[in-house]
Amino acid sequence: MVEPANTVGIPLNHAALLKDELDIVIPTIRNLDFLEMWRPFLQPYHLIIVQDGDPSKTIAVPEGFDYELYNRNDINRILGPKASCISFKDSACRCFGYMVSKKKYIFTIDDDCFVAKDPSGKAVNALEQHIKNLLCPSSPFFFNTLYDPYREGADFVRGYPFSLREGVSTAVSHGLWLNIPDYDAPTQLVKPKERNTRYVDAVMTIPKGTLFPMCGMNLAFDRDLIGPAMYFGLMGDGQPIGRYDDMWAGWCVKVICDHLGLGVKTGLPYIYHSKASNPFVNLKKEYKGIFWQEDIIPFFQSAKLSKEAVTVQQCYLELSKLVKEKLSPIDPYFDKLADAMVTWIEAWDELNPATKA
Ligand SMILES: O=c1ccn([C@@H]2O[C@H](COP(=O)(O)OP(=O)(O)O[C@H]3OC[C@H](O)[C@H](O)[C@H]3O)[C@@H](O)[C@H]2O)c(=O)[nH]1
Ligand SMILES: [Mn+2]
Repeated sequence: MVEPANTVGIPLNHAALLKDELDIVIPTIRNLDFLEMWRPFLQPYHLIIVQDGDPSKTIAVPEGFDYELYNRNDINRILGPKASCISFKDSACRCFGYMVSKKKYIFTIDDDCFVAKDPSGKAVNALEQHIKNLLCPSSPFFFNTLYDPYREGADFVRGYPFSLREGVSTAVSHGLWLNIPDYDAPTQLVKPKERNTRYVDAVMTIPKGTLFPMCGMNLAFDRDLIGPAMYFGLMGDGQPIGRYDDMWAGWCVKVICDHLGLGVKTGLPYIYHSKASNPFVNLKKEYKGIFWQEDIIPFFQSAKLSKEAVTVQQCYLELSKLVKEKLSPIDPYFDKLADAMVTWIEAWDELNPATKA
């Protein structure tokens, strides 16, 4: 049986790393009491809360946290017609927080994710581990069998080319989950009682040319390196699928990271995911995605970006053209999604003029 950590009595982390260079983005439809458990680790940081659903509802934020909160009215006011690219009634709305942030780093976490315990029983400061992952290089061009070579007590193994040991900048740190794993609805239905109790003490770079299913539950990234590609695709209200927002972003991000020579890591840190969402509701949301992805994955595996695409925005706009050309025949949704990808970049550049290509 795995349990969340008890963080009562842990002193506030006054020496919080990157305190003024990192925003924490939380999509929510609930009160944010879960922050109480994270207080020692997260209170020094600025929160960007993206309130989904009914904007007239008041979201309670525990005392002492520094935050800005955006509801649907705010998103519409700030983006005007471009707000159409931000999902409604789906956690995909969180990407609005990435866009309005002015910081170099983002950590995004769901409001049903708590502090995990490592095998020694120690509370896991997930944000601290994400920061370590992001500040350390990645090794996407050759797999190190002793996992993260830059970690204390590890290194590159024999046979690892010295020419590759400098590594590349890390754009994404993808954390994992104890207790409720991020399973798709069919798996949830078949294994309703399965809990993840396995704490694997490893961080790995996902090799170049390999895609992965990115979960937005416990995720950090370098906004300057890859922010414009972190569009959580059109889901929720009025859309034919849900729960593929982070997956879509992850596939676009990985193709672009591979093209630009950036690294994506997965593994530590773990959070404790407390709530299984309803598998039947999830099945309805995921249904089309489950068979569309059999075409989507080969599309991303074969997607080629031009050598002229040297910024994330240029890569992303090339990807959106390929989506329109190659995926729209599957369903008109992809035509709409390709357009939304362009709108996202326009909105991003409008709110972040300095990053315009
Ligand atoms: O309409 C909504 C529903 C939820 N949220 C917020 O999104 C976070 C995730 O919601 P929840 O924990 O209820 O769903 P899960 O099934 O566990 O979410 C996983 O799968 C879907 C996504 O990929 C998500 O990232 C995964 O964690 C939570 O903070 C809700 O408050 C929302 O904003 N709008
Ligand atoms: Mn959840």
